[in-house]
Amino acid sequence: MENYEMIIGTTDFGEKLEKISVVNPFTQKEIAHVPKGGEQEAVRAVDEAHKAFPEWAALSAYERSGLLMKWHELIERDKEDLAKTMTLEQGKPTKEAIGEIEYANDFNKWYAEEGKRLYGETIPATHHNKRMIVTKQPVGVVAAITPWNFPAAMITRKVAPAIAVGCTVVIKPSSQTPLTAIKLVRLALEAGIPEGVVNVVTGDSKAISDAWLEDGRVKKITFTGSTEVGRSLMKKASDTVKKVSLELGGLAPAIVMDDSDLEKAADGVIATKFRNAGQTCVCANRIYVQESIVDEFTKIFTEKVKALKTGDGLVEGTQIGPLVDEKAIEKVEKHVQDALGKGAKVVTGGKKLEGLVYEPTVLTGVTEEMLCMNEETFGPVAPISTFKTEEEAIQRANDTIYGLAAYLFTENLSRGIRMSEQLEYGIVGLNDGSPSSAQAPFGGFKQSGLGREGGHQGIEEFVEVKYISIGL
Ligand SMILES: NC(=O)C1=CN([C@@H]2O[C@H](COP(=O)(O)OP(=O)(O)OC[C@H]3O[C@@H](n4cnc5c(N)ncnc54)[C@H](O)[C@@H]3O)[C@@H](O)[C@H]2O)C=CC1
Ligand SMILES: O=C(O)[C@H](O)CS(=O)(=O)O
Repeated sequence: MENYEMIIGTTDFGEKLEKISVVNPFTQKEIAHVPKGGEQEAVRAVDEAHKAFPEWAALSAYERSGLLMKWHELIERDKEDLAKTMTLEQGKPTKEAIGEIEYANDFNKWYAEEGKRLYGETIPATHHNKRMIVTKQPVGVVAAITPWNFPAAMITRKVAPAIAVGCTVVIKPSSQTPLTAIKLVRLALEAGIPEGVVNVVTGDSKAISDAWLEDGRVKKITFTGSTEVGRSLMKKASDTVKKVSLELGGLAPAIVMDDSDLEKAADGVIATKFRNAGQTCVCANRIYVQESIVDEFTKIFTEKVKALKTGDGLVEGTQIGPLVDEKAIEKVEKHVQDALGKGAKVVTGGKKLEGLVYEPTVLTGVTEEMLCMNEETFGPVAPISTFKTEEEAIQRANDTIYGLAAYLFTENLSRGIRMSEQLEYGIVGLNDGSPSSAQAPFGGFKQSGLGREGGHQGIEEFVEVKYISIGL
């Protein structure tokens, strides 16, 4: 079994520590183990990042860009191996894992360029004997805490902008999917990104994050994961007034209007609902279909759902792999049973298959008091609820504490723009089930997060703005 160590400064670290098992969700077999680090390793990583910061920040944006692009090249070189590792530890089909590695690498390429466009400004002074300039400087050491569902993209979506502007980073990946993160940072070192610029600590998430939150040298926490954990990190970060970026949970509505192209709408809802077996924060969790077309839409949609191939993510052609663990299966089953108990009907699916795979499921007759309409299901279950009017659809879609992504299908452009503007979400897919991309800002309204990742906005999260007033 391959041995993985943490990367703190130089190379492998932590071989003497207790180990954490990394398990293949489909076979439930141990595939590797990583050290169970804690406070001491967390502090050591900040020591290394703090030490590396001055020299890394002193490089030009062009020098850092060149190293980011070398990292990009090595990730591209090892794409197949990285994808296989991701499938083994997280379960997503290898074809989807390849897609995630490419998406993750897009952030490296995008921020290798954005770092060169971090413009300042001059401001006309009131008095002739003054000059006013505004510059941007890297915040310093950044702590990144990432989830299991996108083991590569959630790493580079934070690390790429941070190091492009001159920050250094300490990362705590999910203990369920640490291997991809370790492999990515090994490649960063191979690319010539200096030791200490990017570090990976594996282990006790609470002990590690508490150490980083209490450490005055850590200037920024960037977190992707559940809203519950995000809230607790934000509270603790206030003790040292740390900058915080949060990408949290979502409860995405997908609205299908009576003037939509039903084939296009069904394809779009499939794309958002069943990506990563429904385990993304932007998956459609609630599907609202206008009453007059619900039977026709459900027929078209269900045929497509039935055609989805389930199984081991390593097997060619698999489209729906296993959920990440037993707890995830239990939550999905709880949502399905709750809906059935309150009057919903199963049109297809509704069963747990081998290897933690849950059958792609379509429910109809869904109503607002069901759990699947109020909690993230984080699984391949599509609950269909009907509505009468545009106003009702907007009101129900917005009636949640979440505001990450929403989807709307209509062929009427004015209606599409009007409704997109009324949806209280940071991301709207208008006739598009796959909006996420490196060049666009990703983030939520309300309790789905703070700040944006991706796009030119994503780089601003890692800089301080400095105003220099010059007396002549
Ligand atoms: N908005 C977004 O971009 C995303 C949101 N999510 C949300 O996260 C959840 C699923 O991902 P999970 O990894 O299970 O979320 P999670 O919040 O349990 O874990 C996320 C990360 O935080 C760490 N963590 C867990 N408890 C912690 C604590 N008390 N203190 C410090 N760190 C802690 C975990 O080890 C992991 O590295 C879902 O709610 C999903 O919607 C997940 C991915 C992306
Ligand atoms: O973790 C997630 O769910 C991702 O943020 C979704 S995406 O950026 O890959 O669309």
